[in-house]
Amino acid sequence: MQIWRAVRTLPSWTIPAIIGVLIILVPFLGLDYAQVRQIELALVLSLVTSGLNLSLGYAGELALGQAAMYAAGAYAGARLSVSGHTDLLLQLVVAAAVALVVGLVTGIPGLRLGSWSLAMTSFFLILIVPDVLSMFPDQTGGRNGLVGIQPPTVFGQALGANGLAVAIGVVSVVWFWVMRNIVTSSFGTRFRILKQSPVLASSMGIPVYRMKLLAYGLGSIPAGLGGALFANIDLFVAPDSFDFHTVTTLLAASILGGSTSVYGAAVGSFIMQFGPNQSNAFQQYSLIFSGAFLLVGGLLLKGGLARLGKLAVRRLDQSAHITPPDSIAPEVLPDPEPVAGSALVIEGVSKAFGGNRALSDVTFTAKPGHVTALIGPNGSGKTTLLNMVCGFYRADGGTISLGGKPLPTRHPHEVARAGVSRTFQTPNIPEGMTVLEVVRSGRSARERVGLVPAVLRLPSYRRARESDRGEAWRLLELVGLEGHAADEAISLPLGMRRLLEVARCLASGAGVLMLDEVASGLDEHEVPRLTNIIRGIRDTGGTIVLVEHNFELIMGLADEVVALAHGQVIAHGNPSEVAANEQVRREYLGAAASTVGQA
Ligand SMILES: Nc1ncnc2c1ncn2[C@@H]1O[C@H](COP(=O)(O)OP(=O)(O)OP(=O)(O)O)[C@@H](O)[C@H]1O
Repeated sequence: MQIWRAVRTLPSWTIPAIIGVLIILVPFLGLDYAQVRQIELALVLSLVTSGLNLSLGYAGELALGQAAMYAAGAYAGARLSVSGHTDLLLQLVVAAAVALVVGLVTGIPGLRLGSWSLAMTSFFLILIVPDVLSMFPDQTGGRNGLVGIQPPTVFGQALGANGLAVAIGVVSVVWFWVMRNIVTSSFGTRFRILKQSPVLASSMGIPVYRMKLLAYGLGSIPAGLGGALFANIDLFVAPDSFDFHTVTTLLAASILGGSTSVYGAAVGSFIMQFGPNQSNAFQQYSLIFSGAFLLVGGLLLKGGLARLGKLAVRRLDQSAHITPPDSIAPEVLPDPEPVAGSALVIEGVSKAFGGNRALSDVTFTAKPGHVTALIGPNGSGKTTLLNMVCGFYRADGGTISLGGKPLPTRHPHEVARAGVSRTFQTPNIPEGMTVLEVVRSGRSARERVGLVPAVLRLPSYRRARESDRGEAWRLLELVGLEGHAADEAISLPLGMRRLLEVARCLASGAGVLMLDEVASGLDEHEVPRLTNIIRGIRDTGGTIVLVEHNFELIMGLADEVVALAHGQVIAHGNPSEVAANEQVRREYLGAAASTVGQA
């Protein structure tokens, strides 16, 4: 255990850095030519697989186009070399750009159409690669492959066999460093939220289409780099290096190593390259073998080998009593920022689903510094109204405005960015995130740091990360979850997950909070805490819309109550007025009316 404790005191990059140095020094480790070539091919496979992990594993896009981008990179590099441009740096830049273009050209329509479209377009892209290549035999060598690739150079100097191996090692190490920095930044968090639920992502201010395209586009870059390097290993490229066998190998490597993992891509790729790819029988029955690997990785080994590794680290940490970094509070917590609410004006809003009129001519205003409760029996239209404010449904008639301006209704993420945040009737918490990460992810709507500062870990990125961490801790303390900061969020009990959603909403800094049945499932200690939090937000000027069935809570907390039935406003006023309303008592309070009336 002492050795483990010593290992854990090292910075987290130490072990990857040591492995990275060994990879760069491969040609000097006394291995023979065949072994070095296998390692080079495994590194190329790792690069392409890591792109798949980014788009499939992290962002959850079922897209297999990596093999086509790999082909695009390989032929771009090979063509440059054949025409006398042997500089490897130039080839890498051009190959990455060409792969990116192929990724964007297929990704834009595929992602725009949504659903299975990207899976289908990328699948057909792979099927047509050999045909496209054979359509231009003069440039690609057709089905026989392209010969005449010259040995690579860098700045006019021949690289030689060792130089190429070092170059492949350097490119792989640099890319894996970039990839690690992407997925551990808020971009990685946003990809994972997107994978969990596009509805959650957009309600947090994350532009779904743009983020999906970013993941797909970024994933094409290592595929292009891998392609250019591959062309320089054997100085030959042919269409059968990019066929369905390659796709299944990539998928198997991704799932076996762990598709939601940075280094899992390399582990899976090395296993595939040094195991099945060595065997002639595998080459012959590749689909069957890769299918078996997919089953092992997907069914028996959920999360792949990377998950086993993470579990082992967690066990060792527990045995050695090592405190998880997420459970250490910052020394200084920021002061609470006032919540700047705006008036949310709903005017004559109607919505029908087919013949079912969910909302008819609904009008009310949720004022800043007020709690406006929305009550009504099941099916009266409360959640539909929330979804319309948040931009998920278009109104058939009427207007919704915030602070005097119409709410942007084209994309739900724009509503979130305009300052509206919500919780869900069933808490929507992504898998695989700690409680602290979930609260921090609430800052997505006010993201200030771009991809380049995040990848390069520039001071602006570090400052934003520290401030997000401080704010997330403050909010965890506010909702009483600071003792669970490092726990897996999804495994918290229902009441705590509801409070966690409230903290995530508050992290967004939104002026309007829409809380959907937030008190249901809370215990007798959590309800008063929630009540105090809501009062606190109201008192600093926040606009709160509370959809609730707990009438006692409404009586104690709401400034105004809007009662809906059959999609229409049947009463509107202060809590006692609405509770005394005859129609409300009949339609909603029912048997409980007499009790409420006496209270
Ligand atoms: N996407 C949809 N497609 C078709 N009908 C829908 C859709 N969403 C809601 N409805 C219908 O609209 C009406 C209002 O539903 P809504 O979920 O808004 O009610 P609610 O007041 O939130 O109910 P609850 O308290 O049970 O959540 C219901 O008749 C429901 O069946």
